[in-house]
Amino acid sequence: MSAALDRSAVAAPARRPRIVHIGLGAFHRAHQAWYTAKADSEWGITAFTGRSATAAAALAPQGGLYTLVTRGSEADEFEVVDSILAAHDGNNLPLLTEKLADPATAILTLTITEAGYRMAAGAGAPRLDLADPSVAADLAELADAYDGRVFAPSALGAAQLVLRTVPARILVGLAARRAGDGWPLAVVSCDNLPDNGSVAEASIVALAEQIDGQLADWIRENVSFVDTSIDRITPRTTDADVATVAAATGFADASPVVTEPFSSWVLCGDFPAGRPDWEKAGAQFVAELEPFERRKLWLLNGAHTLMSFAGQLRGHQTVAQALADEQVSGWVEEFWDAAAAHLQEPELDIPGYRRALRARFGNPRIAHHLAQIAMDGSIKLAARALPVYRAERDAGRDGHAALRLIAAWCEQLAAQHAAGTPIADANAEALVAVLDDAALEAGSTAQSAALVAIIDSRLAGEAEAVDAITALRPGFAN
Ligand SMILES: NC(=O)c1ccc[n+]([C@@H]2O[C@H](COP(=O)([O-])OP(=O)(O)OC[C@H]3O[C@@H](n4cnc5c(N)ncnc54)[C@H](O)[C@@H]3O)[C@@H](O)[C@H]2O)c1
Ligand SMILES: O=P(O)(O)OC[C@@H](O)[C@@H](O)[C@H](O)[C@H](O)CO
Repeated sequence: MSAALDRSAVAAPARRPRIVHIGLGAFHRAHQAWYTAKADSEWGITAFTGRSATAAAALAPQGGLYTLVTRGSEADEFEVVDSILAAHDGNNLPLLTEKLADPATAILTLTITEAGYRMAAGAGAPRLDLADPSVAADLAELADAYDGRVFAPSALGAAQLVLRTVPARILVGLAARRAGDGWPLAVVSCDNLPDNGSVAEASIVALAEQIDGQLADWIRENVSFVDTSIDRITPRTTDADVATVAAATGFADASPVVTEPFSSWVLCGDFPAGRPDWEKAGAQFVAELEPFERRKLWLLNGAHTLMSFAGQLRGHQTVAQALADEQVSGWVEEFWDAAAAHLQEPELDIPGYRRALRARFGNPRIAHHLAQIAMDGSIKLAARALPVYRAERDAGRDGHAALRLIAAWCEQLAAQHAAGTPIADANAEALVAVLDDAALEAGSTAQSAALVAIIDSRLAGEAEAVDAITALRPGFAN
């Protein structure tokens, strides 16, 4: 029989809760929590889920401990990670507020997915989508609860303030911090989107502006929003992974995490209240993040996005299977060639990065499911296909390699809809409305334009691009 995981199983260093995390998914536990555990014996994490309470319910009985399985192409390595000190339901707003207001808290990290920031689609500076129904509902709740300094603590105690979005919950915590000791804080977004720190800032400050300009000013002056490029392929844990851990370690871990050996964390920004020595675990602090960010988002995430749609259309389930398909592999290389033409900084070592990516994607022992990666395509394509397309056009080329990502997305949506499979996308309602519209024939230019408009209205108005996308759409059949 397997033993329960408890803190007697680890060295139990004297960690103090100094980091709050929101979005207790697999990636946080393979990445930021692992860096913290490796780098420092004093910093600990109080983790909150992003939406449902499920991850906290699994982790809380284990005191936040879990097994990290590092899955190489030949074998697995197992370690118990001890940096998460407590795991809570993110809907517990009073507790989240208390932790964010606590002077001991120096850092808030986030992995809430791209959709979690509630940004409006389209080019230009990141902008909160004030028309999003959840944002609008939260703003109404916030306005009702605000007493000029904090969001009605008595109502909080009675759980009367129910907020749907993470930025709104953070705002409640920041107001309480300001009203208390007013100590500064670093907010570190670890989601795959360009300028992730600026996006987090734009989202939270825009909410604050709607409530109280002075609160918004306090946030601008006292909260540092750190930009990061984060990288470690971490698929969803399966029942087989749980069984593997029990057999190999003897621990009945209800919530292990499987990840790859490679890991990278590049950060740019200030930590006014201190931070762990994450460099000891390999993190890099740089003055300019953008080249690293573009390399990772375009080459890794762009290729993942392409494979997630094109691979599924060709009957594959995992990244490794898709890459083994010569046709898909050729499209990935073509997209990488287009992107690489705009990644010229020598320190980026694009040939080496591409070689390493091929090996990582091809790891036969990591089953990274294309359906998981394909989620929220309407939000991701704007940051992965569009910049490469625009750069190619500026260089006098047609940009078809980047448009292929969008064509594959249109086709995959149409195929899923025809099969009656629900569309896992934050804009699913708008996408389904287009796919249901009898006036927009399947595969037609008009349908492509209507789908593209959900990603980027400017691109939808460019006839040459929409025609090219429409022409590419039938090309994914096996
Ligand atoms: N898994 C990876 O390989 C990987 C690598 C690099 C970066 N990331 C980033 O981390 C994010 C999370 O990945 P994961 O593997 O942990 O996924 P996961 O499915 O295990 O966890 C997702 C987390 O985000 C929360 N969430 C989802 N949608 C949300 C929303 N609309 N608002 C608030 N919270 C929401 C969930 O509650 C959960 O806590 C990704 O979206 C990506 O931006 C993941
Ligand atoms: O949801 P996404 O597209 O942001 O991410 C899905 C995967 O591409 C992603 O999780 C990668 O595995 C990760 O970015 C590797 O570091």
